[in-house]
Amino acid sequence: MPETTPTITKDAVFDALRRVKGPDLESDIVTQELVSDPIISNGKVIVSITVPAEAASHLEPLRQAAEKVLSELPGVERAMVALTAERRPGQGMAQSGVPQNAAPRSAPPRPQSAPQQRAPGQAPQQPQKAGVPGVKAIIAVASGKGGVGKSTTAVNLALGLKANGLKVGILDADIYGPSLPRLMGIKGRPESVSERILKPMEGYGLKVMSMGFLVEEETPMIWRGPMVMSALTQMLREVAWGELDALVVDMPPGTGDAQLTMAQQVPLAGAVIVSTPQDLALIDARKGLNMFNKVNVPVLGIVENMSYFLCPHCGERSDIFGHGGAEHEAERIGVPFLGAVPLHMDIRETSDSGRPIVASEPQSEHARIYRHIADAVVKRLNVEKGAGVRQAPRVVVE
Ligand SMILES: Nc1ncnc2c1ncn2[C@@H]1O[C@H](COP(=O)(O)OP(=O)(O)OP(=O)(O)O)[C@@H](O)[C@H]1O
Repeated sequence: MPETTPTITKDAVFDALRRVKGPDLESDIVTQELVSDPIISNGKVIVSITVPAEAASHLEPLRQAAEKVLSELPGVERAMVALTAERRPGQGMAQSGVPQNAAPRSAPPRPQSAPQQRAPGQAPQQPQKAGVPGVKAIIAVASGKGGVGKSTTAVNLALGLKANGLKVGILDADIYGPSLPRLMGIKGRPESVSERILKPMEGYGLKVMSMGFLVEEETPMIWRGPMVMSALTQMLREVAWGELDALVVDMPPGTGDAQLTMAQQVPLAGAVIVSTPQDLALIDARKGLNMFNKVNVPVLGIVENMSYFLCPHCGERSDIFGHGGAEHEAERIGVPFLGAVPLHMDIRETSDSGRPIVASEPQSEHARIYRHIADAVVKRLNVEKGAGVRQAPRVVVE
């Protein structure tokens, strides 16, 4: 092992991939402009390769070959290659009710993604990043680790955006452990509106989509990276979201490869990081920030959840976890602080019983806090994207 880790460059990645022949077996995948810009971070290299849909099911060896040449590069500890494919007309998740790769199969994965919108001669950079028609801004809600209240925050943020006058949808990207059906109290299966497009579910005025609506809870989820990506892009693009000012995406917890790939491939306008005040969670929140920085997604700010304890009986506030950690951290790293949500039984009970507090108790102090956070998110989005998102009318409930 060399003493200093060699730097991995984009050129080295492309050079290595020139050794892999494309699906036509004539020239290599780089010459054919099938390779996305690589994400290179801490010894990991992630790329996607665009392949024809009709050949996708046979191209697992190509994916493996690309991973092999990348993993042999000096300095690469882990290489991850995902196949993406243009879809043929008539292939879609509405046909089967589930994304095409939802069930584990013995056959190689058949990754699918959005149609490419590439001008002739243009390099295939981040191929899936075309926007979702009708959706003005996609906002990720992420956390560095599980259990910090990310999904509860995502749902109440979405409802806060709606309460502030926006048209809002929410997509559960936590494909391994979808929680939106429970948090939103929605059961049933989405209907199809056409051969390949599903109608989103609706709850509390939000359009909602989750893998939880499509796959039985007992179904084992032995997913592979490309399959997960495929399911996500299908939920993003093969759902009739209609006109939305904002689509909130509840990301899977953590900052691993899967999250990084998702952050890269979903056309995000910005990200909200949820953290608890404890030091450990904040270290994880920092990892979340770094992840979005790597893929050039603006971090709109940090929400401190379970920030302080409000006694349900006397209303007294106790800073049990040393409140203020996230705000201090946000200031230190130059990211806006969007607000602090207390640890409160009402938030837990409403969330766990499918009656999110912003909808079920709109006059409560907690609902007001979430609406303020939503307001701060919109302001930050407008700063980041110019006038891309309609400014919410101010709704102040005292
Ligand atoms: N501010 C809060 N006060 C009280 N309970 C809360 C608060 N926020 C979240 N919870 C509760 O904490 C638990 C975890 O919340 P949630 O499922 O939203 O977390 P998560 O970070 O999305 O978790 P996962 O890692 O499973 O995705 C739930 O029971 C939820 O009701």
